[in-house]
Amino acid sequence: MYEQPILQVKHLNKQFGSGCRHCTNAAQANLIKNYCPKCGTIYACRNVSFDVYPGEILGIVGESGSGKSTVMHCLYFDKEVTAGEVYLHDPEFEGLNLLTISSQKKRYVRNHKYGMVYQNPVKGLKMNFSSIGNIAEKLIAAGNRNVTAMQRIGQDLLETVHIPLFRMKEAPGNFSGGMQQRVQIAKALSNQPPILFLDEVTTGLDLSVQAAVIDLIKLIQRELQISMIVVSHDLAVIRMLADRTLVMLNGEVIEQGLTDQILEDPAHSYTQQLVYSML
Ligand SMILES: Nc1ncnc2c1ncn2[C@@H]1O[C@H](COP(=O)(O)OP(=O)(O)OP(=O)(O)O)[C@@H](O)[C@H]1O
Repeated sequence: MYEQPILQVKHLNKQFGSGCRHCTNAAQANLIKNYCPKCGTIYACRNVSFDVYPGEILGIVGESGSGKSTVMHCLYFDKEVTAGEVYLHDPEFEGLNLLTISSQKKRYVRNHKYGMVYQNPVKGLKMNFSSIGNIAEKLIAAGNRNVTAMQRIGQDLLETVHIPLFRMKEAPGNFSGGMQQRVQIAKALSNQPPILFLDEVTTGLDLSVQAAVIDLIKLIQRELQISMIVVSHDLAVIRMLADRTLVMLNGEVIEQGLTDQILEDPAHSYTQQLVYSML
């Protein structure tokens, strides 16, 4: 279906703690879930590898603590990795491991190549700026200076995410949870990034608002052909959105494949439980 991945993630590892003799052996057989009982080191993600193809939505599903957000935050440079490689197929970064580039270049990648929508809108938005001001902030960070152009881009984006323009000067702090997520999505899209990260964006919203946010994500993917990585503990959300899915447990990817295939024929016993609990 696709030629070349736009993003390649290889052997991503993130641990909290320095490890000990008990847990640093190759098999890590002494861990309890993702945790070393001797030294307390947490292996939040272990040897996680996957590709993301142009225009696809890749889902990452797993229970709380399985390491989904850690993967996403490492990719977005919010957390420093312990080890791993990430390659973006883009003329500016071809062949460079993004995890080892300078912090200035990382900032450039965040501002131009990636968009992020956090579970908690407080992390992604300035709650005391206006909604259009939030979008302008991201545009300015990417080097834009033309106020008229930024206003036009901001208004177009707010319309795309169905925020009425008469509310564009209002701070997102006044908005409902679903509206805040829409403003975050608009902000994340402002520099037309080829890759969008969405971390539990529907969690905590009521069902009808969840459905509207999911429809919006699907619309954006259809119209902009952007690649997305969507993290959720909820397989029903992943089923609605993702073309392919990774299943994580205790920091490891235990299964990956086409979402339909995983739902129809889950191989791992944990995935089977997830699928059956959805029925
Ligand atoms: N800053 C930190 N310090 C220590 N441990 C951490 C830190 N951040 C995450 N962890 C641990 O890493 C593991 C993975 O956490 P992570 O947040 O990635 O899981 P998750 O699957 O996204 O779960 P949730 O959906 O509940 O956030 C957990 O055991 C968590 O306690």
